[in-house]
Amino acid sequence: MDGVKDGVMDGDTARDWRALSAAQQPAWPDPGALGETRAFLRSCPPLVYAAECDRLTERLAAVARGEAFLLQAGDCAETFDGVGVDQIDNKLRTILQMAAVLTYAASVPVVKLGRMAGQYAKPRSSAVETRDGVALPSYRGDAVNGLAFTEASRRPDPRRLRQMYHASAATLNLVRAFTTGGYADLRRVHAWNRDFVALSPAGERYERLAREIDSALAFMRSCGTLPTELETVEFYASHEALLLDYEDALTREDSRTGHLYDVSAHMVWIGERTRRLDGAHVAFAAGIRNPIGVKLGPSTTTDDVLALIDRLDPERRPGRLTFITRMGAERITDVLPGLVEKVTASGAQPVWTCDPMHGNTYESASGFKTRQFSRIMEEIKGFFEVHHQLGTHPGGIHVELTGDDVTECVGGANAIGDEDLRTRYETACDPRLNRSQSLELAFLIAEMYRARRRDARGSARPAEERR
Ligand SMILES: O=C[C@H](O)[C@H](O)COP(=O)(O)O
Ligand SMILES: C=C(OP(=O)(O)O)C(=O)O
Repeated sequence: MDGVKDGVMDGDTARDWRALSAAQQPAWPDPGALGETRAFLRSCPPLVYAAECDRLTERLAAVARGEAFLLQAGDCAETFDGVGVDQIDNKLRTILQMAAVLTYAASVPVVKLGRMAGQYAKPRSSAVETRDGVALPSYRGDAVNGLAFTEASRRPDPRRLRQMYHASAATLNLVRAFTTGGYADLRRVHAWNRDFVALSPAGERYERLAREIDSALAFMRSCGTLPTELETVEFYASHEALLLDYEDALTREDSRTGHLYDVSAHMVWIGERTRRLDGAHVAFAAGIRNPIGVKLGPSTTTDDVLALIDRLDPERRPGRLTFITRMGAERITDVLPGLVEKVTASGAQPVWTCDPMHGNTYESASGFKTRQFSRIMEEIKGFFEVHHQLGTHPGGIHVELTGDDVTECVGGANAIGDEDLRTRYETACDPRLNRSQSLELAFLIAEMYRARRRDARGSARPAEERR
């Protein structure tokens, strides 16, 4: 592989993290099978290349400077059964459609980063799930155990890590084919958006924006300057680096530089439940060169954030660190300003992005874990407001979505209600936006940009003109 030596991990950084406590790891029942799986993974070809990870770091540096926007999106928990052309195609299309709207609205390039091709492991609030008096290990993602509520299915099986590798490889292969083979041409993506606007109950509201994008594309075409880049899309893969046995076995030394890269994904992130400074996940991430995300929940302190920066990005490398805040609609405007102010004052310039999903989960009256579309939008608005007030860049959004027509989150233009949840509740873990809710979210963010521009123009006009 270009510049990367295979199978050299289990060196220094591996020793570093193994000495520390690793939260949320499965109780693998068979150490022999785990050892064999790790040996197999160490012999596998990388899923991504070090140079691609570096390119993503550069793109994220542009986001941190306010010159680009990050759209990170995909499943809560990918499943091995979900590795089908239609499901991957639908998800990818949805992300590309959102990106097209956001690019036009934000007037900057959108960095497209899937929660895809590796999002097979989940941290859980409880190690055990109880149903009708029967207690079994919680489902921790297809990489660990099965969703079916039986003893056999819920037993962690390290051989599943091989399947995780193969499912990730198959997904990435398809994504690469779709995004470079002409299928993702911007004109085609915009035509899909046109269909959405025509069919959505809120379509009229989005019609004007869709027409403006039509005109922009027509203008570029008539100038004869429609660049060939519109036919291909740069798309990156990310997942939570939760299962350290897997991530470590897929870490390789880049022979160009001697740096270690986790070649399971371009970017990996550390979750809210595993970001302890003295924990194994932070130590592992500190040892690799990929861009790193860290989830920040509402209990995050300024000291936590400053210490994470020192530990994960001591060189202050532009694009290295992305803070994914997930405060909840109620807390965002209280908690975020202090963190952003102190980080900015320290001279660090991470990417700030908003996960409006994880702080807004609740159980519906009908007994389903759900999220309300309006609360999701509220958190995004709060995030933008905080950054605008502080003069910092609201760098992006991080959302759980599917391209399928599920009913998992309530609200949106199709007014999914509590009683609708049972119709197509298909997630293996947390509730996702469906295709139409995802596109609506992108159009609503576009409206926020438009309103802000209008306000800025208004306040720039001389006072007598505004009167
Ligand atoms: O996606 C995030 C977590 O894995 C998920 O929210 C945990 O869900 P739980 O609280 O039902 O365990
Ligand atoms: C577990 C997740 O989120 P968090 O760590 O923010 O709870 C996730 O994004 O899948």
